[in-house]
Amino acid sequence: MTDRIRSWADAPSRPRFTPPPGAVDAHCHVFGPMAQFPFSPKAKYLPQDAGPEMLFALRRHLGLSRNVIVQASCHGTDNAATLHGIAVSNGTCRGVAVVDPAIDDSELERLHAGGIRGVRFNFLKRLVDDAPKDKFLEVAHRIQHLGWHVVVYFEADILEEMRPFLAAIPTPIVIDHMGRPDVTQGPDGPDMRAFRRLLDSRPDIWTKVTCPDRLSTAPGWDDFAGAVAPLVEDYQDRVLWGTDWPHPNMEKSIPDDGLITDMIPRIAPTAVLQHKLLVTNPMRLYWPEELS
Ligand SMILES: O=C(O)c1cc(C(=O)O)oc(=O)c1
Repeated sequence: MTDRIRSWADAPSRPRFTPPPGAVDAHCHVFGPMAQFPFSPKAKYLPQDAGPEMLFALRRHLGLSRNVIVQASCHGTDNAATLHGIAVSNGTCRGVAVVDPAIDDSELERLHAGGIRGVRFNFLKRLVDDAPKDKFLEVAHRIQHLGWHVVVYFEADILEEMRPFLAAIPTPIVIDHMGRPDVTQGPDGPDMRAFRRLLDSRPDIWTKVTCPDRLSTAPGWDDFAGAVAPLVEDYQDRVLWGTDWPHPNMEKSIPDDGLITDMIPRIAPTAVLQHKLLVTNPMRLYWPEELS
């Protein structure tokens, strides 16, 4: 690996959309700082530092209140950077960990005490060397008593082969970035139809309606808005939104976080939908004790 890459904007625009009070960015990451939290020897990219202070500055700029820090693949199964981000957040962050399947119960308890509420299983070959479904299932059983959920990242071309694995997971499931459908096919295209069948297969599969920058090919991300707005309407109690900052691997086409935030009213056009997407839904998964 050569130079450390930078995949986020220096000065994102200020969004026109004003998020409701208490809005949660439910998908973001921290990178390092490397001197304190080195990257994994197996990392597929080596980013510049993007630590919690930068995340909190962005959050203020965008008008958001809380974050869910998802362990990025460049940190492997060492969750120290994610736990640090949560620890310095004064209760405004929770997290999702990536764990070695051999992790012991006391370490899981330690992660829980540190604010972790889920584990992530990553199936993208460009990001991880292997994704052992049998071992992942064992982990899913072992985290069940903690009240955690499982976050799964895969691409649309393997959705069919993922179905038996997903059906066997005993906890709620959150699918990252809708399993990366081809949004150019529109809301009724084959990828969105297949994804809806997955959501219809269990009431406890949630999804993040995230990453217009990764999924869209159209100016203004119009194809993303057109394909995703009906999904938000139809599954409004199990959708989550996030910036995806610092946008791993997007260094060639760095997205503007202000524009990403301005997608919210296009995929969730009413105040009721916006409140569910940004407040109620993420609070149910990550801060359930605060909901009466
Ligand atoms: O598509 C990606 O490159 C990507 C990578 C990571 C990660 O490296 O963890 O996380 C994401 O949510 C998306």
